[in-house]
Amino acid sequence: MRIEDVYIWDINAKWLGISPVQLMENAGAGVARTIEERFGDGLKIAVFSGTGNNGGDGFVVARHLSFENDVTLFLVGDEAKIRSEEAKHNWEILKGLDFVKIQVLKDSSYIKSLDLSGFDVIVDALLGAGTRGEPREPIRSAVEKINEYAGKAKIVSVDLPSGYPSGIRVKADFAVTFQWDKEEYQGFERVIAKIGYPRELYHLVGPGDAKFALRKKGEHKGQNGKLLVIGGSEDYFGAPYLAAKAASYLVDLVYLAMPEYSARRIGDPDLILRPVEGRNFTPEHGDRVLELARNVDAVIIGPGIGLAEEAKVFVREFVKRCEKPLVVDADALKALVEDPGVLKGKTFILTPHAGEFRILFGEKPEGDLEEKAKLVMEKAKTVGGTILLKGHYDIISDGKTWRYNKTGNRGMTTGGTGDVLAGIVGALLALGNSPLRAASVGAFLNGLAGDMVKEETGENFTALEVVKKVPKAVRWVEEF
Ligand SMILES: NC(=O)C1=CN([C@@H]2O[C@H](COP(=O)(O)OP(=O)(O)OC[C@H]3O[C@@H](n4cnc5c(N)ncnc54)[C@H](O)[C@@H]3O)[C@@H](O)[C@H]2O)[C@H](O)CC1
Ligand SMILES: [K+]
Repeated sequence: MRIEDVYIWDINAKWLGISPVQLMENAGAGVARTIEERFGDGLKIAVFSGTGNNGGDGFVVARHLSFENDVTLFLVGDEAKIRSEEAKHNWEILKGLDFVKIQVLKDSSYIKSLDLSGFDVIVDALLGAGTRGEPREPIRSAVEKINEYAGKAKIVSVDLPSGYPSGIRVKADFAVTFQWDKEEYQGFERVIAKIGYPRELYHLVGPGDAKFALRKKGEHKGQNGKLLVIGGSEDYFGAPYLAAKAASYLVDLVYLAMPEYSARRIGDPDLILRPVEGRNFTPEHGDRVLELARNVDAVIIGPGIGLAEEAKVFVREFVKRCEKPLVVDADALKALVEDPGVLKGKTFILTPHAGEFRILFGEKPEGDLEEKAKLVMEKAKTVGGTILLKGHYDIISDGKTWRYNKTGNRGMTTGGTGDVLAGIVGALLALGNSPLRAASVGAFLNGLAGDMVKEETGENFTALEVVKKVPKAVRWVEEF
């Protein structure tokens, strides 16, 4: 687990109704319990808090320990700078208490002159996971002050020794870090305190994942993704259109390669049409379409491409030669059944529903969520790519881990929503996301857009209406 995961988990926890105040309470309580277990009670304790959430944890620690200890809270910095609602909430509680002494320290020279002798335990809640660079004043003086007492008082850091990873950091006896150890944390002793995340958070896709997947990459045209959609046939033109249109809300440029016969019916200025001759894709189109793929960040192949023999051969040859991250959807999946070997060494996402999954892998996903997930994970590992199994709960795996998505509703059984999903997933891939994240967040956004349509119109809607809600779904995520 990395620090980034913590921010994602906290947002997803909030989505599940677990408020940041609850998490902070559990974090502070965990630190206080650890201190009591190690050092007993009846002690004189100093808690140093900064104005971020690490400091907020410190406010909770001070309150919990005040029950059976003599506690002084030093706020280092300006009270007005206490940022988050949860930290403010705990600060207000603390200010109303008579048995916790509070001192606000804004002035570095005053901090340098502090005398901390007599304190048995010093709790360091100055800076946590939000630290950037070396500690600045007046935090820096507080770090140096605490370090004067290393070896004399017990020093316990909240989450990490303040100042870490820079060299100017608190010399802690140990740190109490939350829920799980972080990959970034090294070179100091850590105790883990659980803070009340349910197991769902390992697997459930939520707005936290989506926020990270949607981060803008640059300010110039083309820096925020270029995508090629390959699809359509004599039988279908709507499917590749839906995929391309959905993607066009998320990336800078969408190219749509289609047989000329069906491309004629599309006149959408948001998309760049790249027709190929004839009624279906054939192996002769390979060079031209590969040329188009060279110019983009990711490729979707399959929506509406049909099951004509020549189209299937085209799909296999294209996939074999394509160097870009790929989403393989719909009939293109069936084309691969005859030679899945063409996927070898590629970066790709397969997006089957249960029926296509069975045709591809010879097994039907059955049983409860974990049983199905195990099967998806096993098959993803075998093919060496990412699988997004569409269903009531979508299940996504890259062969190493698995996620599931719960957004969406019964109305989404309408034709074309799978194409919309492929479009969103392809766009997220073109934005530079890992296949696992692109597929997970794609399922989440597609379902969310569908839920927004349902809220307005009920369960009888069409795929194009889902497409049109994509920007609203994105805004919801950004504002969450
Ligand atoms: N899920 C969890 O693990 C939870 C952890 N909690 C605690 O929250 C902190 C992270 O909080 P955050 O507010 O993001 O960051 P900080 O407290 O580290 O403070 C950022 C604060 O400090 C300023 N700042 C940044 N760098 C410096 C610097 N070099 N010098 C001076 N000041 C700096 C910045 O401007 C911000 O204002 C985590 O560590 C946990 O302790 C939650 O309470 C529960 C969930
Ligand atoms: K700290």
